[in-house]
Amino acid sequence: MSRPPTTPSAPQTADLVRPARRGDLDGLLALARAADAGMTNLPADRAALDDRLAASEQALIDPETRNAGAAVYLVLERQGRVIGAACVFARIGVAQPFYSYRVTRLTQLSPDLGKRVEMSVLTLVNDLTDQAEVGGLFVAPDARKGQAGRLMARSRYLFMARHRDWFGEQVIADLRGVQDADGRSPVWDALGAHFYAMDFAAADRACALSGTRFISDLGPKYPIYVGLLPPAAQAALGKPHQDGVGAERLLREEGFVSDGYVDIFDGGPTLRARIDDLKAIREARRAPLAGLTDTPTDDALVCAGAGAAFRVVRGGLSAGDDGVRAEASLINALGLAPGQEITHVRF
Ligand SMILES: CC(C)(COP(=O)(O)OP(=O)(O)OC[C@H]1O[C@@H](n2cnc3c(N)ncnc32)[C@H](O)[C@@H]1OP(=O)(O)O)[C@@H](O)C(=O)NCCC(=O)NCCSC(=O)CCC(=O)O
Repeated sequence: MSRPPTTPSAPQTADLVRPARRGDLDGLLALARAADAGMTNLPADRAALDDRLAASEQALIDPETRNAGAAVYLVLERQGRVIGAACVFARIGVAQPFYSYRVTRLTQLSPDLGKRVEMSVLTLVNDLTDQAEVGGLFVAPDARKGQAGRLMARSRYLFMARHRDWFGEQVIADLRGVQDADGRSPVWDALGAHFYAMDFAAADRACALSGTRFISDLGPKYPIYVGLLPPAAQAALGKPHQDGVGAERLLREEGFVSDGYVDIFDGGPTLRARIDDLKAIREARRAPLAGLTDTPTDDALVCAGAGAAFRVVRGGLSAGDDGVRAEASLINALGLAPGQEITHVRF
């Protein structure tokens, strides 16, 4: 989607997306505390978050760490404040099994009675093992609805494009499911509560802090007929939390689709895409920086560097025969030098 070019003389410092560092702990903790339960990848627990930041730094330099299921966290920095977060897992389900419910349709016919009955059935599976995952997309409430979410979300795909060999073929995103006004999940109350003997927040914490083993220990051993669940739980299956509607929109815009998997705790939709088919990755181009322009023609996301030095900034670009020309604020924010190779995509 094309958006109006930013003015070359925009006075404020550009928003910058970069990999998180241990020093971002306080900023990320403040974001995590602003989120309700269910943001599994942004635990509001100092020690757990610090462990994730340490693992993220390690994942940037060590293939074993990222292949063992550590996420790389990216943060969005605005004038020194962390206002957004998101993460990318190169592989899920390796160190800890990754469970989903697969939703299948079952049709039964009785020729004797002339009846045909269709039912949906939930089966606990770990079909999505080994795929990449994007998650933990969060923007501070006071910074929402100004494209920060789109900037964060798309920066992750540029990160994947820039480190393409870290990832396999497919990527998933698990959206938070529906909660009522009291923060209760109708799907959890109808299903998980019976199996795991704890409340939703405790199960969510257990996943974030102790891993997923308890799901196979205690989870359902037989398929579950959706028609037997209370109407509120049936209605919530496969629907996102109201705060995640924007996240779902961003995922679908990029090419993610739902194909029959839902989250085992809150029934939120799991969306999937082929990495090479994601819009940002399909349309991303690499080019050398040819120089400066005062009259950019494209509003673009531009990234440079790799690993801990990976950076993304939104700004104005013009394509030329000898490479791309960028506006001054973008060159300054990314610390670019002439001839340096950048990856860019229309915002
Ligand atoms: C989802 C985000 C990050 C979106 O942030 P922003 O509002 O800054 O996004 P944006 O770029 O300004 O907007 C992106 C598009 O979504 C639309 N949009 C934004 N919020 C909306 C809402 N509540 N209802 C309906 N539409 C909404 C905007 O109009 C815009 O579309 P147009 O430009 O076309 O008008 C935020 O709302 C948030 O932090 N929510 C709470 C946390 C959350 O639930 N995160 C998802 C968890 S699930 C997860 O993390 C996995 C998925 C993932 O990681 O991608």
